[in-house]
Amino acid sequence: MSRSIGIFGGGTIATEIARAISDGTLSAELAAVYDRHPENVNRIQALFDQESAPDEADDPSALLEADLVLEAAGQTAVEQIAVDALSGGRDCMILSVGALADAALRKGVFEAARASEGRLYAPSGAIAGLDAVKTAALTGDLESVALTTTKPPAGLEGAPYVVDNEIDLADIDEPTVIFDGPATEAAAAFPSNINVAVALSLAGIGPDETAVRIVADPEEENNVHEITAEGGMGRIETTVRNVPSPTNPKTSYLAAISAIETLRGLETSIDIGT
Ligand SMILES: NC(=O)C1=CN([C@@H]2O[C@H](COP(=O)(O)OP(=O)(O)OC[C@H]3O[C@@H](n4cnc5c(N)ncnc54)[C@H](O)[C@@H]3O)[C@@H](O)[C@H]2O)C=CC1
Ligand SMILES: O=C([O-])CC(=O)C(=O)O
Repeated sequence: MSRSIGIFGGGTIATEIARAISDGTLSAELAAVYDRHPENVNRIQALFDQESAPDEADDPSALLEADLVLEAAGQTAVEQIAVDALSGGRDCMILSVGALADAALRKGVFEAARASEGRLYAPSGAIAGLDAVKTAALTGDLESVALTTTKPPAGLEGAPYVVDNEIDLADIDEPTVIFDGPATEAAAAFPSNINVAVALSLAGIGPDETAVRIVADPEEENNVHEITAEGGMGRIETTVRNVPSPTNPKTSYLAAISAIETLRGLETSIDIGT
């Protein structure tokens, strides 16, 4: 029997995952979707015929009946659902990985995963190189990990850091570093932009030790993530020039298909890559 999935969030990433289920790319049953805007759930339901359409969950707790609870909503949704899902023996996949920059929440979620049969999944999302960074970290001599993310200014609008510091993105006429600090601070300052930094940090040397720079570039059309990591194994450099999703320019299309590929990996009998 195929795995049942309950999704918290009915936006850009959830829609791509639902489409992959409805067209057979992903062998799974989409059991339920929860979103504070019912029209987003209805849009996802319309991708299916009546028999296989997911239920609209009235409450996040209704998702806990599925085999795997997938968060694709925002950092507060991770707080709302991850520990309950894992404690109940469900698998849990989170996209808003930035939530785990909070040490207390991270401890709670990791302990819930370790104490239960449920497994926690955080896909690579919009970056490349987590496999190599994770492998290098195993030797204990990974010395530095840094991420530079360059986005068009429109993709950074509304971030708490931009609002609090009254950064006028429309005024930026050349590539400008608007944030430089550890992944821990980046996750709170740009909760919808830099989840990748926390995923990178958890694979590598930790959120306080991972350096993040965010660049606003009016000439850039893509969401560009450049990773450098150095240690005893040598130097890792990766760059991904991501196409932004048409329905949410903050989110790269690769992030959605990374989640789909991670889900496909749970079913596969041939596993290529670390
Ligand atoms: N790990 C990664 O590489 C990446 C992670 N992300 C993160 O994944 C998450 C989902 O991204 P998208 O699908 O592009 O976002 P989106 O904005 O297109 O969709 C989010 C949906 O969740 C709903 N929602 C948000 N908070 C909610 C709450 N507390 N209760 C009920 N409904 C809620 C919204 O109404 C919306 O329909 C975001 O947190 C985003 O920052 C995005 C890109 C890359
Ligand atoms: O999709 C991206 O390019 C990265 C992103 O928004 C995030 O990590 O939150």
